[in-house]
Amino acid sequence: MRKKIVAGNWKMNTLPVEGLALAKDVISSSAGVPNDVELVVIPPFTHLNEVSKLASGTRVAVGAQNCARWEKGAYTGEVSASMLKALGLKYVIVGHSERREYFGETNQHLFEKIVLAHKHDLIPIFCCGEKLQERESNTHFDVVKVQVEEALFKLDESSIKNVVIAYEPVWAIGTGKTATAEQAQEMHAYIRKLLADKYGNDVANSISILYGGSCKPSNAAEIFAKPDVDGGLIGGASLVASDFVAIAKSF
Ligand SMILES: O=C(CO)COP(=O)(O)O
Repeated sequence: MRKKIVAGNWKMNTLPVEGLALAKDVISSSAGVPNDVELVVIPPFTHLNEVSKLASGTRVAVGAQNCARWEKGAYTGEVSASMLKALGLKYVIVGHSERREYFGETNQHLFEKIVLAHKHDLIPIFCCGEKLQERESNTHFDVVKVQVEEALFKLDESSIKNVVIAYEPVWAIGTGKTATAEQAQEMHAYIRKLLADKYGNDVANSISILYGGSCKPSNAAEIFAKPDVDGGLIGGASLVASDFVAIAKSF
């Protein structure tokens, strides 16, 4: 059965010392989280070495927010998948809508990143989701279909099984406007159907699909109760350890 995951994307927040304190808080308060829920913290690059050492041997896994689409070389400012793996990380976010929007990342770029993440034994958390205008014009299913097909469907069966998908409607990110549990379920079921049509039911049922967008302790339980929602990718609420852990306890 697929894994339940609650991952905290800290984005460009916290100084290293603050991030270390936050990670410590998450680790020390994680005891009541059900054993079958994996907790993941995803700090900025500058914190990863220290946070990874701190989390080593605990139940909290660590991920990065991005990786380069090149293996290595003259790409000033980039961080490679192999460097992340060398720090002991397990996950890397690929294709967050903020990366698509501000850094021009395309689905082809994201495919290249996923291939490199896999090559270096990292699990990509692939983000997809429509903008407000796309939902209002009722094209949200088409938009997500293209994102999933272009970035993921060149992967073979053994590779796709090693991808986590996060559905993050852009209109719900940082806005306080959460998708309803029904809207999340509807899109998650749609994504799983796309996967089933391409790779078969067994593969589709083995892939975790997380919801992201204004997820908080007050709404997590209702969203996580839906059959195709396997957890959350949490932004703002992951910056407060008690809120993040409370979300993970909502399962
Ligand atoms: O973008 C997100 C996680 O990657 C969601 O952010 P918020 O939880 O702050 O809406």
